[in-house]
Amino acid sequence: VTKRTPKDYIFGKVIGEGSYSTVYLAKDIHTSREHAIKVCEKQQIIREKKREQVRREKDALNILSNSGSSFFVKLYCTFQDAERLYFVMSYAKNGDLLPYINKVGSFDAACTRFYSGEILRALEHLHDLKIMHRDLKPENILLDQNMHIKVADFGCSKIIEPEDDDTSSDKSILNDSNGGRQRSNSFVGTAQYVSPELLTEKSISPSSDLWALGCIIYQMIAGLPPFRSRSEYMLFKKILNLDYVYPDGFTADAKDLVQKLLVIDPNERLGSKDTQRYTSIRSHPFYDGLDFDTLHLTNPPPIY
Ligand SMILES: NC(=O)Nc1ccc2c(c1)=C(Cc1cc(-c3cccc(C(=O)NCCN4CCCCC4)c3)c[nH]1)C(=O)N=2
Repeated sequence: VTKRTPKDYIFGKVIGEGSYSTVYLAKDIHTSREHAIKVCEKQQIIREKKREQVRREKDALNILSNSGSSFFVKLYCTFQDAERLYFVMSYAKNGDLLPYINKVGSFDAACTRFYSGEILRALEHLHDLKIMHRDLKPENILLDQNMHIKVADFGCSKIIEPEDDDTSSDKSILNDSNGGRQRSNSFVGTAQYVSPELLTEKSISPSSDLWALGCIIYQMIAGLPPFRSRSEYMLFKKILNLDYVYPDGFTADAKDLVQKLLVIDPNERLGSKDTQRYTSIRSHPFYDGLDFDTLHLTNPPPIY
């Protein structure tokens, strides 16, 4: 297969921007298919010391693109020219989840169950492949033309190296010298959804994505994330003190589920001891009656 070049695409509007990348809507001139092409400026990557993150993103996307799950953006091909790197990915026609939450203010129970259920399925698949996202938030949950989710942006992801993990697909955190968590020397993620362990010990575990799931479920119901402050210092203090409240509109089941995910100790978070599937989250009363295994085959409930 001949390597693609930018000349194989008609570039359209900007559909996403990052510190070292811009995402364009583009059309493949040979297939007329629409794609999202993430363009990274090489100089910017070097200036922002993001080479490691770009490599991790490509590795994670390559693993996911061949893993058969529909819950992630697919990486079709990559190429480069003198100044830039190009990642050709799936185009999710309906953009990300955040404008939908903002537009309706609060999801009803059916929407919250459906969309948080699809995110949980995506996390089961991701963690079984030993990949942590580490920057899960509504802006990274995209919606395809049928309104099913596609998780995007693996720039902060981390692949747990096989030699680190002596148990197959065990979701409990890794056993090593410092009490069972791998140390990461870089703070990653977005402040409002970052887990306490990433703030303090800089340790990482799949359970950090479960904390972010708890924040997203809260936000689907409340319309805003649980921890908010104009100052990052105050925001981190609120996270570490579990300083959040439930506004009206939270059923007892929803409150109980969020409370069991927003737990300081990653070992004690609902699901952190599960293997293969997050059965202890699937079986929470909040999800009573939801068939997780056919979510991707059913019509999503309308968001209104
Ligand atoms: N950091 C990254 O890797 N980012 C990526 C990667 C892949 C990718 C990606 C980002 C995508 C982002 C994206 C953005 C958009 C988009 C941008 C601007 C407007 C719209 C839009 O209006 N969509 C219609 C849906 N609206 C949304 C708001 C409520 C009313 C209805 C979509 C569509 N897809 C995408 O489709 N594929």
